Amino acid sequence: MSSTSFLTAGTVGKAALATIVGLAAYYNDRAVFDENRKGIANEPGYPLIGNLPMLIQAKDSIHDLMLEVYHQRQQMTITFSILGVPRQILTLDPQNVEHILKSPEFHSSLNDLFGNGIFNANGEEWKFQRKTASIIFNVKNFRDQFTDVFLDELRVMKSDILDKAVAENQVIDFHDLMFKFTLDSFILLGFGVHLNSLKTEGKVPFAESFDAAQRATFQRFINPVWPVTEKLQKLVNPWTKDMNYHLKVVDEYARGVTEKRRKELAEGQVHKDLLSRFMEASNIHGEPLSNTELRDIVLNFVIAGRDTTAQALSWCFYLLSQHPRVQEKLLKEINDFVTDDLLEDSARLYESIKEMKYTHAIFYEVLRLYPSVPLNQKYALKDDVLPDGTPIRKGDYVIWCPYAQGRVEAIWGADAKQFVPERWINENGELRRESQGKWPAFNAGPRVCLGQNLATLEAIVAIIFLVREYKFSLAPGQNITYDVSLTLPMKYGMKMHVERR
Ligand code: HEM
Repeated sequence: MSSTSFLTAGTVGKAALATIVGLAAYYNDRAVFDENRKGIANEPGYPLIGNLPMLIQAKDSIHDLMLEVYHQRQQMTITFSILGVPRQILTLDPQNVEHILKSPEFHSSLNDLFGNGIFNANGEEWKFQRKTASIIFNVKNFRDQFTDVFLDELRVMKSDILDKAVAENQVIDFHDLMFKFTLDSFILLGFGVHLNSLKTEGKVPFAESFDAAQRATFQRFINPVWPVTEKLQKLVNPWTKDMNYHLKVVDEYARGVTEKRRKELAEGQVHKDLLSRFMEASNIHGEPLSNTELRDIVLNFVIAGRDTTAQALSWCFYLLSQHPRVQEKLLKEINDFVTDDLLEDSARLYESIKEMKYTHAIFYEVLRLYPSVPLNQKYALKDDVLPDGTPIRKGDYVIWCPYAQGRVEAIWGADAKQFVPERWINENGELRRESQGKWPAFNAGPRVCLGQNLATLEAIVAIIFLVREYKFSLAPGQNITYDVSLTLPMKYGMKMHVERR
């Protein structure tokens, strides 16, 4: 290289350095080219990269980070500036959350995740799916069909797993058990077939692939270079079952069930599950739904219901094991309302459940502290102002965090971090209704969870059945904590001892 090119390279290098130093001095607390927003608390970060290190550092406890930021700043609405990411605005203010959930000007950002099912659908397609599915979530089905499905699966859990664990003094993985229970129940409600994962040691192939595909989907969601990472994994270990393999297993299962059902319906058989309901309906173009459309629709319901309900039940039994006072009070309510013969008569059981206020209160309190969807976001389709006066610009991402919100004293009182189901019961002994902005566990507005009543019924039937028969206690030496995901799984599962009452 000649001395002139050395000089040129040196000059360019110095100029670049000077530019970076200049930019770092100007953008000294935020991502480069971001402006500090007026009318909102800006969370200070590092020069040029903003709050990126804070997020990376807290990647395993992101929901607690949201709470910590609130405690440090004492502000319900805060904005983050992160290099390479659109503007993020976190709000824990119930009025803001309600506004975001109910306003059509904010759109879901989860769109790539769930094929062509209800989560992904918008406009007329969404209305069609929501309306068709709503038909099966009626009182008659709840009373006459769903309660029976849950009880049947609980009986399998009792005979095949729990009684054996008691007899052999084995420790069970309660979290895993709840996932099997809700998977079997929702496959039965959705597709009308028995998956029998509760009866199978280890995982049935459908469940293994369904779980692996969900995990890979989440990894793709958080890892922008997933095509490279997945190819590398395949190179390092060519025998790894990849996403394509797992999708094929799930697809073949759903396709097999669908084709069998088409034949049965053609022969005049009557089925009441979600699959048959959608098979009998025409799509928005007036045509019957294809097998792929049916697969996406029904699997979306399984995805929506399985993990969320299994996690809520797991956190519920964790909290009960830590709060004997609550467990005693619960057992008393169960014994007051539920007799052996009631468990054989699901219509009467369903009526009694409606009266069991304390059991409902426990379920709501569990979801306040451990909401199955702990963190969520939407982006603004146009400029807006939140109820607390925060200005929002088109393209901003607004984040709300039910996990953090449930633990804020200014919202729930001095005992916000404690497990106190009594807060859900008013002075007349009735269940207290909180606004959806204050308790957004099931979302709000037009896209409120369609399965709220079903999830509540399944959880309460399971709580009644299990607490009546067994005493569960936490095996010592475990770290019970969450894994960061779209929902709130337990990171290392939950091992429990089980005894008969
Ligand atoms: C404890 C259990 C559950 C919780 C905490 C829960 C929570 C939620 C939340 C927060 C959303 C909004 C997600 C978003 O748009 O970002 C949602 C949507 C939805 N949930 Fe649930 N869910 C539960 C159980 C169920 C069950 C059992 C079903 C049905 C089998 C179900 C069906 C749905 C459907 C279909 C949607 C999409 C609604 C739409 O976009 O119109 N969920 N749920």
